[in-house]
Amino acid sequence: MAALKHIVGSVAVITIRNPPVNALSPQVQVSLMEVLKDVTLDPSVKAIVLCGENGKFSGGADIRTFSKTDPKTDIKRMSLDDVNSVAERSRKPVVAAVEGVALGGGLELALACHYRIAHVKARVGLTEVLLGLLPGAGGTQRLPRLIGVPAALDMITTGKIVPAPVAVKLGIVDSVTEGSAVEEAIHLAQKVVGQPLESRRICSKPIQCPPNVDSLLNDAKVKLKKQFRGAESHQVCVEAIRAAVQLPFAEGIVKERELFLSLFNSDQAKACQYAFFAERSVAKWTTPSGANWKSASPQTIRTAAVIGLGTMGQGIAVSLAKAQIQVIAVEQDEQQLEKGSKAVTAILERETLKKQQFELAHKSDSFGSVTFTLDFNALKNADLVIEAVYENMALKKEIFQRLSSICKPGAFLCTNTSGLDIDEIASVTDRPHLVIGTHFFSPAHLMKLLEVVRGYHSSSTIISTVMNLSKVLNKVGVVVDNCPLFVGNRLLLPYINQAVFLLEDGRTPEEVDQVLEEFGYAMGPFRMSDLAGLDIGWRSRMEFGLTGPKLLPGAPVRQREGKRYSPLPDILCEEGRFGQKSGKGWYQYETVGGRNAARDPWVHNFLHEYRRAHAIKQKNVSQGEILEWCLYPLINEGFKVLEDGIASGPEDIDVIYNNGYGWPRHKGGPMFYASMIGLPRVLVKLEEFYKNNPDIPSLKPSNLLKALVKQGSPPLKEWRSQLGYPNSRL
Ligand SMILES: CCCCCCCCCCCCC/C=C/C(=O)SCCNC(=O)CCNC(=O)[C@H](O)C(C)(C)COP(=O)(O)OP(=O)(O)OC[C@H]1O[C@@H](n2cnc3c(N)ncnc32)[C@H](O)[C@@H]1OP(=O)(O)O
Repeated sequence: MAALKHIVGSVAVITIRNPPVNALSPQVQVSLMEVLKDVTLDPSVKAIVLCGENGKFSGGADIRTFSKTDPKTDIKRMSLDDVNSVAERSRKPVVAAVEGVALGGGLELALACHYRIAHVKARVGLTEVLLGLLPGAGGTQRLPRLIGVPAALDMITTGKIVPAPVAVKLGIVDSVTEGSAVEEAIHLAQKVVGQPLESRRICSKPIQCPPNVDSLLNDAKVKLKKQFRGAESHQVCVEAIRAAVQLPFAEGIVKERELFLSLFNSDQAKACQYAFFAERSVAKWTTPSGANWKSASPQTIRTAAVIGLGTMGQGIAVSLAKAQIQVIAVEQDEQQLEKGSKAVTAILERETLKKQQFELAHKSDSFGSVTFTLDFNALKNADLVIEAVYENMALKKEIFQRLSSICKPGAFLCTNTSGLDIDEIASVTDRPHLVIGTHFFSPAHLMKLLEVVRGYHSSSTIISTVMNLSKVLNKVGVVVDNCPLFVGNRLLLPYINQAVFLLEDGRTPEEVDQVLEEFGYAMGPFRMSDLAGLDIGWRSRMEFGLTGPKLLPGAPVRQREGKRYSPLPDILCEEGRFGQKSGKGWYQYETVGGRNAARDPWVHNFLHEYRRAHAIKQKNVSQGEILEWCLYPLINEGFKVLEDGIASGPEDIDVIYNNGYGWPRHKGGPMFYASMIGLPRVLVKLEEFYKNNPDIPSLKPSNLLKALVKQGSPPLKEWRSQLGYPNSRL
């Protein structure tokens, strides 16, 4: 870990070396400072170029060192801000050669240089907000001075990463090159030797403020509050930019430091940084047979097929095409094919427009083509097939049997299911080792999560191919084992049930949703159910004989097999209330397919009548209790999933929840949240709930939770080793 120097003529080239992403650890910062001071004093050096080793400028400050840093004691230590000051004040021109990435502190360092040259494929951004922080090395003071307040506000508060051509248009970098950015930077450095530098120092630039800057900042706070419910860093970023607007540079830097320290070491920052590393850790999957991400050989997918062009199939086809994969989309009849192809084409057009706007019409790789057909034989050349028909085991098996005979040997067969048995589907094929579950989330072209459900026979090649594909599709893949509902939906079930029980006991959908949305969920359970479609769960309950024609005669209305059951969602479906798609569900919508949920007097009246008919007494439940009542059974199920070896660690569950279920990232994920509030608290409340509701089995504390509490509640990162997961099948 160091900053290395070599001399080219009169130019000193300083290279940041800290693989894999040249993170600016405290050692690198110290080394950078020493080398910078050294070359500024060296009379033979006339200009300086800053770059990163292996074609990466820098991935920013070293996040791994944050948890070991105590701001109280380390406050006097030299920091990146000091390095930036030295670079900016240098009387010799300093040119940043940005290759690969310049993110967070990496871009802040580049902003302190007098010139910035970027490779055309480089990407830059101030991503700190996503780690629960703010750009604390002058970024909030320099970027608004460089590119104006509105553009800087957008970048800093969202953590957006932009490609180099956009960075040039915004004015973040001076020029892009298709050749070597380092060579170009050396060339520029030689050219500008002796030229005045004052106008190149961003700290000296006056800030250009739009006339309505106060309302711009206030409106941004309101918008961000809605977009990132309960997250502090986005709000604090706005305050740092306000400081840039109101204060001279030096005072702004002091304010920025104060605000940075208010976030540093906060629970939210810890949660966001945990979420960052959890996402990286799930990529490193292993199986009980010893196969793992390192030893497996993923295959490249050039042509993929999608069977079924319903909502899921459409999104999957778009997702593949966006990743430049050639897509063959198959439907069973003309009408469905036409409907599906129109929808896919429309989404692709919208996505093309978005891409062009984002890349500011810079020439970019086009999407893969999508061919629409009724002919199953067209699948014979596909490298990988994703079946996305509706959840019906018989239909899926029929399709997989056909695929066996049509697809080329070695073609991978995936089923998009949210909970059906992968092994049963694989059993009808000639290649169970090449069958896997790919549980996409709707809308599949936008949602980040891909649950990769490993069947008993799934080979390491198919696991690694699909995990690799998830990265190509810009998604986060998580390998889980095969069990009913897999991981995500298995945890969701008790959460939704608990929310519905609250309605029986006297609460309204609005009250329950409000509590969960204040907690940070993008949508509470009822708004989310309306969006997903109430009929999906209803059909599956009918399939399992919990309601509908298969329900045994004489079954009590509010019990199934001695357990508490609420028929409320079934009754809504019987009334044709499927959620947004029918214009009414737990809420009413402005139109069929409308998005704006409004209180529905029909629902309130219906709930009132239902409670009266069943003589249910209203219970007084505080907001805090609503939260614990809904979340703790979800967390408890997470522990049961770990106990059963269905997920390989708490990080896997958290990544699934952060990326697929709207869990607020600044709360880290359900398992991380449990570790933060304290496992004893979760256990005590579950015990109390279960004692009062013995007919709700999901409230019965899991053995793993009890064992961890007995062991003194070790930190989350020790859960795996402490318990050894004797049952783990992963
Ligand atoms: C005064 C006293 C107060 C205390 C002061 C404390 C220090 C304060 C310093 C001042 C700081 C000023 C503010 C600056 C803050 C920051 O810069 S925060 C960091 C901002 N950077 C980012 O958000 C980038 C994060 N990384 C990425 O987005 C991606 O990793 C990538 C760089 C785009 C590369 O992607 P990819 O090629 O897909 O590889 P990955 O698998 O994601 O990563 C490879 C490995 O690298 C690890 N890693 C990545 N970035 C960092 C990092 N910044 N720090 C440490 N480690 C990083 C990543 O975890 C991978 O490793 P493994 O997990 O081991 O696989």
